[in-house]
This record gives sequence, C-alpha cells and structure tokens, in this order.
Amino acid sequence: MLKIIDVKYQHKNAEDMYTYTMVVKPKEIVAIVGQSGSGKSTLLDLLAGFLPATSGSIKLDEDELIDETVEARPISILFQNHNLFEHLSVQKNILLGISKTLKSTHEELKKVKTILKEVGLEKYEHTIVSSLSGGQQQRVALARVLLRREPILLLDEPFTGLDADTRMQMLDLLKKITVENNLHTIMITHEIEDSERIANRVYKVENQKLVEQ
Ligand SMILES: Nc1ncnc2c1ncn2[C@@H]1O[C@H](COP(=O)(O)OP(=O)(O)OP(=O)(O)O)[C@@H](O)[C@H]1O
Repeated sequence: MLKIIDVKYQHKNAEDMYTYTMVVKPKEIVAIVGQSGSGKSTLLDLLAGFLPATSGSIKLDEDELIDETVEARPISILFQNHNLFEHLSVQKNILLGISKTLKSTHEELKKVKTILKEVGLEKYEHTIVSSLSGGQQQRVALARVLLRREPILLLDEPFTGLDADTRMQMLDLLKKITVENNLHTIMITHEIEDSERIANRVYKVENQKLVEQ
C-alpha cells in the first residue's frame, strides 16, 4: 500500500503551502483532477522526487521514500509528451528504458518481446516509431515504462490528444496492467470519462489539498 501522509511543499516565491494526503492500494487507479494551476503536477513531482517535500511521509509498504533520490524511488512516470526517439525502432526505444548503449542481452530482448505482447504491439517490434499512429506510440511509451516493473506508476494526462476510441483502449490497457502487476497507479486527468471508466477513487486538488470526490 502507498501512503502519502501530510506531504508539504511551498513553491519558491509563492505563498501557498500544498499539503497532500492519500492512500493507494495495490491494483488501484486513483485519478487526480483539479483546475489548471491547482497543484496536480506538484503532487507527482513530490512523489517522483523532482521537488523536495518540506515534511511528511511517502511510504510504500514499510519503505519510507521521502528522502530517497529520484533514481532510488520505485516509480515509473508516463507523460503526455512521451519522449520517444522517433527515428528509432519500437524495440530500440524500449531497450533505451534499460540500457543507454542499445547493446542488449538475449534476456533483455526476450523481455521486450513479452512487453510488446502485453501492450498489443508484437507485430511492430522493428517498425520505426515515426510511422506509428499516436495511440501506438503511446503504447510504446507505456511498454518502456513497464519494462522496469516499478510498483508505483504516475501518469500526467497520458492519453490527451488521442481519438476517443483509442483513448478508451489505452485506459482499459492501463487498468489491466495495473491489476495484473499489482501497481499503485496515480493518473492526472482533465477528462471525467477517463476517471469514471477506470479509477477506483478520484481526488480533487482544491485549496492546496486533496479532497476525495
Ligand atoms: N517552479 C515553480 N515556482 C513557483 N511556482 C510554481 C512553480 N511550479 C508551479 N508553481 C505554481 O504552483 C501551482 C501549482 O502548479 P501545478 O503545476 O502543480 O498545477 P497543475 O494543477 O498541474 O496545473 P495544470 O493543470 O495547468 O498542469 C501553480 O499556481 C503554479 O503557478
């Protein structure tokens, strides 16, 4: 279980102090909603370790993460802008999630095949990313994130810009992956249908706090 308790942060030169408290169980998807500028990304940045919390606790089971470095936290992140290398193949993009040199072992190549199957891209292993559709590219980004099998998955408006059918497919895939891998998934979204479709709970950032909806 992921327990976020009284995690506090104040942006430099700003007056507001943000305080975040919530719990995410394994296999759960929690949606984060709220107006633009309300503090949704600040929450993900604190969880990932991009911003240093001034106090509070982020505990995954018995492990305290609040003082861990970005690299040491058991967290994967998927952004809307998925940072793929468009001129490289699907396989190479995914391998970059584990190795910077692209020299891969037989084991790693096998892992890539398994993950591509999981996200429904097994036929595209050697396809150049720029020739894939937006939805397929998001699947590649999801596969890369999944390669490390971190127990906490953070998504910042991951499927915005995809057509409605593709977005629904991606949401269902995210749900399946979260349940099958016992992930603790936190997703920022502007779309009420997204949270209604897959979220176990919805929190709104309001007055610098999380309010369960
Ligand atoms: N580096 C910073 N320095 C000062 N203030 C910041 C900084 N980053 C964010 N803020 C402020 O903190 C508040 C929360 O920002 P945050 O990015 O978390 O909002 P958000 O809910 O993710 O917004 P959006 O939906 O527009 O992405 C905003 O008022 C923003 O201006």
